[in-house]
Amino acid sequence: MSDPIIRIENLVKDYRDTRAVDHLDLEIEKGEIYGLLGPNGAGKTTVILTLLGLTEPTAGRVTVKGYNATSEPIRVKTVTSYLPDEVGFSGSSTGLESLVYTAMLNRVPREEAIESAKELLDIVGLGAVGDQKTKTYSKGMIQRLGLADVLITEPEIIVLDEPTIGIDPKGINEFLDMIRSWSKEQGITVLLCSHLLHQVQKICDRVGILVEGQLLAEGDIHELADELFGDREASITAEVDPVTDSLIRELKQTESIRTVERDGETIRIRGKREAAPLISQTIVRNGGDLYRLSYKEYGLDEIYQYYFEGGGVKQ
Ligand SMILES: Nc1ncnc2c1ncn2[C@@H]1O[C@H](COP(=O)(O)OP(=O)(O)OP(=O)(O)O)[C@@H](O)[C@H]1O
Repeated sequence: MSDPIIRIENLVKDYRDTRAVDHLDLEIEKGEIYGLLGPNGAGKTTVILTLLGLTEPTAGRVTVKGYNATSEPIRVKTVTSYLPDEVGFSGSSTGLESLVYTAMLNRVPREEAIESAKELLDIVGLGAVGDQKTKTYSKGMIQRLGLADVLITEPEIIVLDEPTIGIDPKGINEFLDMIRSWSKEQGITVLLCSHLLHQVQKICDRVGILVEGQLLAEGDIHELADELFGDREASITAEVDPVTDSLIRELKQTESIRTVERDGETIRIRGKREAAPLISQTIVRNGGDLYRLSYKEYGLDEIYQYYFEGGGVKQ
């Protein structure tokens, strides 16, 4: 595997008596979309600020494409673009003017800047309103313009802090799809920080769960679910016609099954994960037609509940 494009090593950040980041190790590969997921106050913004060289670590080290974020922040800035949770544009400029301004600040000649700005406005769905002043834009439109503003500098890495706050649900999906397809087409690395797990799940290749400055778990959603719930019982529901006494009896006698409940043509079963194929075989052997077999997989909702809603820190 190549060197990670973002490497956070043993990062500690204290604000007076608050430890915002607590011995954090994190690596992100080039082209990866990494979701840093954590409740308010978990330390996500502090990680971002350190990565951008905007705050100094108390201990540890962050490198971005090999540049030390603390001693070489300008170099980090040449490869990274940041979309904060509150994007600000001069309300008296149009969307197009705002993008051209950013591009020219990055030494892009005016004509080229106008061309790229128009292209990006189309991509983020603002092509028709590029000549309107940004003070007429909705929050969702401002966020889209923010994304275009981030992309116009042609960064290798984009860092997004709660990027969907204030966007309506339909707009959120479009916005996230846009980030994902842009990242995958252009090979751009994305670090997305959020407390909204469904959004993180939607676009991220890998997720890290940050609570009280510590990374409690990391992986893709299936790995996280496995790590947390792999040895738990599965919940399986079968819809069968007919449900006979002999079928119920046989299911109850199956070793990997703990409980069997009958409710009309529905059978609810709790047991080990590997019980599912045995259940369908047993139903067919007993002359039943199997209309539906559903298997409850543990996913992000359970992960979220486990960590953020009372499950607490995993030991
Ligand atoms: N400048 C600061 N001075 C003192 N304490 C701070 C400062 N910035 C952050 N903190 C504290 O550090 C901890 C982590 O904050 P941080 O903003 O990094 O978390 P976060 O996960 O981004 O949360 P949020 O989503 O609410 O912004 C919190 O307890 C916060 O109160």
